[in-house]
Amino acid sequence: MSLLLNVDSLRKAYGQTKKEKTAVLEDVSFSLQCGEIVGLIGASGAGKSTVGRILASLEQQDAGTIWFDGCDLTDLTGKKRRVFAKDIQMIFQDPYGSLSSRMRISDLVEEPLLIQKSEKDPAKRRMRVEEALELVSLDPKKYAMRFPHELSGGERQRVGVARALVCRPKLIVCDEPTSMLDTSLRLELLVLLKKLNKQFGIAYLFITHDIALTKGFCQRLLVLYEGRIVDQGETDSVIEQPDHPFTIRLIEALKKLENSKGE
Ligand SMILES: Nc1ncnc2c1ncn2[C@@H]1O[C@H](COP(=O)(O)OP(=O)(O)OP(=O)(O)O)[C@@H](O)[C@H]1O
Repeated sequence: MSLLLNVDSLRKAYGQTKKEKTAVLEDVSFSLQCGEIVGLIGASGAGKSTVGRILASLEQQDAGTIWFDGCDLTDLTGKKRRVFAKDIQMIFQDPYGSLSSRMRISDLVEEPLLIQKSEKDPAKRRMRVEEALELVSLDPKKYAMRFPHELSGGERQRVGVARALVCRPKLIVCDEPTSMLDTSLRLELLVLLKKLNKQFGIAYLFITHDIALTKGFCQRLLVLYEGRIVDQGETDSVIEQPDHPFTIRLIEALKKLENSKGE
């Protein structure tokens, strides 16, 4: 495997004034190999989505460097940033809220290509849209002209995946994409993501609270706590032999949550 992403000393604070500013990410460093599936876990509010949004160019870090696929993204702006932004896509937790209700499915899947200006030919764009819909098992003939409210939750989440895929990314940040789906749909989405990982070698940074889910799905886990990655390693060893005191508490809490769900 070769290196795809290296994040070094990432910092981010929110707040308007210096006085109000609260640091969310203090010093986040980690790396990811081509085609690797890495889970990012941490308590609620730890900054997991913030890491994802920065990688997907939806937000800017305050400090730190991001090296991606042979290029230093840290200070890239404008067109150059867009070229790399298409290689890092994001799928979101909420299949209801993340799609505009007034757009048809074909337009929703085409939108990232228009934003990134990566395919100028309308006929080729249409082909890319159809290809992406087929990859997520949504028959374009049946679904392209529908609106999001005419789809089930699982189908809507697959539209989210198609929107990411249409850009042919090398990395997808998955921000709790299964948390609003029921168990069978959750499994269906994971099977789909795994298939795309195998077929195209797409790497995932998989943000989740669901420790059980990471076991069969993520090759490695990163644990975010107080603005830093405090633990990382192969999934089974992080879960079975956690190192950092916070990881021990987090794994215990998440296991308790899992057990209470099953009661
Ligand atoms: N745009 C923003 N302005 C101000 N504060 C923000 C903003 N976005 C996030 N935050 C704050 O930053 C912290 C980290 O948020 P983030 O969404 O990254 O956490 P998270 O680990 O993904 O949480 P969860 O697991 O609950 O989704 C939170 O305290 C949140 O309130």
